[in-house]
Amino acid sequence: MTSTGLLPEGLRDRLPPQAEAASRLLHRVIVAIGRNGYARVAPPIAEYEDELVGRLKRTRARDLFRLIDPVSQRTLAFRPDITAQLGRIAATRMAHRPRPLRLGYGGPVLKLRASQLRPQRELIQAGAELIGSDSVAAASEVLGVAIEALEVAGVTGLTIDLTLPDLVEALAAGPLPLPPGRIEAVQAALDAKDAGGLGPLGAEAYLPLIEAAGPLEAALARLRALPFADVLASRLDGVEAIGRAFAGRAALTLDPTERHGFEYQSWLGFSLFAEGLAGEVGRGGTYAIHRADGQEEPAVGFSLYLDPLVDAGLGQEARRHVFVPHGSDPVAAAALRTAGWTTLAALSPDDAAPKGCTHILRDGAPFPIEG
Ligand SMILES: N[C@@H](Cc1c[nH]c[nH+]1)C(=O)O
Repeated sequence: MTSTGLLPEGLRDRLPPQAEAASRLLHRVIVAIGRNGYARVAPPIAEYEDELVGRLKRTRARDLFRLIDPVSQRTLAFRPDITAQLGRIAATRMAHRPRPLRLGYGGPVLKLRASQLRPQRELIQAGAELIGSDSVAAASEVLGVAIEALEVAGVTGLTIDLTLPDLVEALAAGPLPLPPGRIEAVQAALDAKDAGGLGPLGAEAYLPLIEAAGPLEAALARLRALPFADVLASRLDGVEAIGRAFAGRAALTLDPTERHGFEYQSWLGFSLFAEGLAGEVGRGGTYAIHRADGQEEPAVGFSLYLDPLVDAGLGQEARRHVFVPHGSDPVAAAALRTAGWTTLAALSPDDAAPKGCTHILRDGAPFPIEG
């Protein structure tokens, strides 16, 4: 077969300068997360399928990129999300560490399918998980770390979209009963803002939830005025407290029925958007980790998606490239590298400075190249 250099759909090469920007951004974000006390763990790119499926609610094997491991003859899956791996680590190898357990991570993930908004299947994910609590204080801490990490990466103009992922389940189990088989269909109609779809499902009472979406304060006021508001009170109080904590740092909205992408989150979910960046730059929320003894452990965390930042040109630095003519003192060139310069050495006496060099090494020091 002649090789064409083609790559499979949804997979791409990062070339200079984006490849370097990507690793620089990942490094900055992970350092920011670590400085908040989240110790880094580095799980593998693939693991046994059942470990990835069993740990968090509603993860489905058919959504995973799977393969048979010729060595163990078992089904492996590439991780589509590092959060599930941290769930495994927290529930097994770090089960006996004191709580709250704060862990950070970053690396590539592989999705089975690309989305319309994001045609890539391999994405760089970095994030933090706080295991042992899903309180308002824990959620505020985690959201604060996410914002700080994005700011360190150069992101500005943040919007936080808050959502209540398990709201329909809570209402269906209380004041707005639904037949058991209908919950998912109602969730889907609400997620699609399909008001007309609610009637045939016998779920008209859910309509005000679609209408409540909007800027945080207005949405909260509308939700608090609903006849079943008492069931929502603790969730709304939590969201309000979070809103107060971040009012100056980001624009805040609340869409109580937004569910897409929040398959395993519980009372709180959030998506992060930023000016000039395509799609979401991060997402997170509260959830539960299934432990081997059948117990559930509360947790809250976030994942940032760094590709939109790289695509927008963040993480690139001004070039400081010094051409090192043939026969120059290697010690002088090494000293420049130590001082943060990039050196490009001539291979022969005839080599001229390659395009892109900003300086030339002369008498042991960098001189600017004209033009
Ligand atoms: N890993 C989730 C976000 C998340 C992290 N922790 C809890 N939720 C995602 O990428 O959608």
